[in-house]
Amino acid sequence: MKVTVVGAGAVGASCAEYIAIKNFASEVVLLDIKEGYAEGKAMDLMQTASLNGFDTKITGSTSDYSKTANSDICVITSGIPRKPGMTREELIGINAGIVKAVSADLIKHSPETIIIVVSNPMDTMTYLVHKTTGLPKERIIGMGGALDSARFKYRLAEALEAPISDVDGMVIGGHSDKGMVPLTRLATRNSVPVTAFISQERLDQVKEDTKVGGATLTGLLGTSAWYAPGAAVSGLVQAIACDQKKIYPCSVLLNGEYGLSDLCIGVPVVLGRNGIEKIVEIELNDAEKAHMQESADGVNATNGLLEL
Ligand SMILES: NC(=O)c1ccc[n+]([C@@H]2O[C@H](COP(=O)([O-])OP(=O)(O)OC[C@H]3O[C@@H](n4cnc5c(N)ncnc54)[C@H](O)[C@@H]3O)[C@@H](O)[C@H]2O)c1
Ligand SMILES: O=C(O)C[C@H](O)C(=O)O
Repeated sequence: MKVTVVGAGAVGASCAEYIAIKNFASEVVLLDIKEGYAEGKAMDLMQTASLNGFDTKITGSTSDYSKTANSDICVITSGIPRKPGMTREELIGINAGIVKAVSADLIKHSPETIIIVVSNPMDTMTYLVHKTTGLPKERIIGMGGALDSARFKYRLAEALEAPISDVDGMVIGGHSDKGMVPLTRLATRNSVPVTAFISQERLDQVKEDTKVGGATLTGLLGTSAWYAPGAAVSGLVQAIACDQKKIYPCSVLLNGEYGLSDLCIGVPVVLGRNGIEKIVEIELNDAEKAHMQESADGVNATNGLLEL
C-alpha cells in the first residue's frame, strides 16, 4: 500500500506520522514545493521508526511526481492555512490554483488512485477536484467531518464529564464555521441519548463550540491545527487501505442524496478499498434538514467563486 501526501507542512507531516505509527502502509511519499523540506521531514520521521516501532518507509520529494507513481491513495494538504480572524473560505484565491495543479500532477502518475482532499475551503476544493480531474466520484473524498466529529466528541465528553470512549456523535454538513451540523439529537453516551445527562442549553453550547473548533485553535496557535487533522486523515486512509468498511462523515459529491445535488458536502459514508462504498442516508428532522440546506447554500456560494 503506497500513500502519497502532498504538502509536508503541519498537517501533511502529522498525517504521515500517524499513518506510519499505525503501521499499515508499506510506503508513504511526502511531496512539497519547498526545496528539501519534504526530504527533511521524511528523514526526521524515519528516525522515529525504531523508537515508535513501525516499518513504513517514508521518503520525501521536492516536486518530483515520478516518486509518487502508482500510489493507492493520495492526500492533498498543500496550500495556505488561515490566520486568526480569517474564514476558511478566504483561502480559495490561493488554494484553488494549488489544488487544481497538484491533483492533475498526481493522477498523471497514479491514474487509479483515491484522492483525499484536505486543503481549505475543503468542500469547494473537493468539488474542484471532481470538476477538473474527472475521476469517478467514489475516488474523491474530502476530509472534514471526521475531524469535526472528533471535536464534537471532545466537547461532549467535557460537558458530560465522561470518558471520550463512552461518547458517540457525528457532524455532517459543510466544513465551515457556520456550515457544520453537529447531530446533537443522535449523540449518545454508551447508547443513552446525551439529553438524559445534560440540559438542552448545555448541548447548544457544545454545538456552538464544535462549530468554531478550528477557529478556536487558530486563535490559540496563530495558524490552524494539525494533530487532530492529521489523525483524522490517517483514519480515512486506514479505512480505505485496510478495507475496514468504517462509517465516517466525508465530503462527497451528492446526486440527490439528502435532497442535494452537484456539490460536495459532509455526509456519512462507508469507506473501504474502493473508496466511498456507500452514502448512508440518515432520516433528519425538519430543523436538521433546514440547517443542512443552509450549509449547502454556503458551500454553493463558495463553489460559485471557482473559475471552472
Ligand atoms: N480539511 C480539514 O479538516 C483541514 C484541517 C487542517 C488544515 N486544513 C488545511 O490544510 C492546508 C494545509 O495546512 P497546514 O497547516 O499543513 O499548512 P502549512 O503551511 O504548514 O503546509 C502547507 C504546505 O504546502 C506546501 N505547498 C504549497 N504549495 C504547494 C504545491 N503547489 N505543491 C506542493 N506543496 C505545496 C507548502 O510549501 C507547505 O509546506 C490548509 O489549507 C489548511 O487550511 C484542512
Ligand atoms: O480551521 C482551519 O482553518 C483548519 C481546519 O479546517 C480545522 O478545522 O482545523
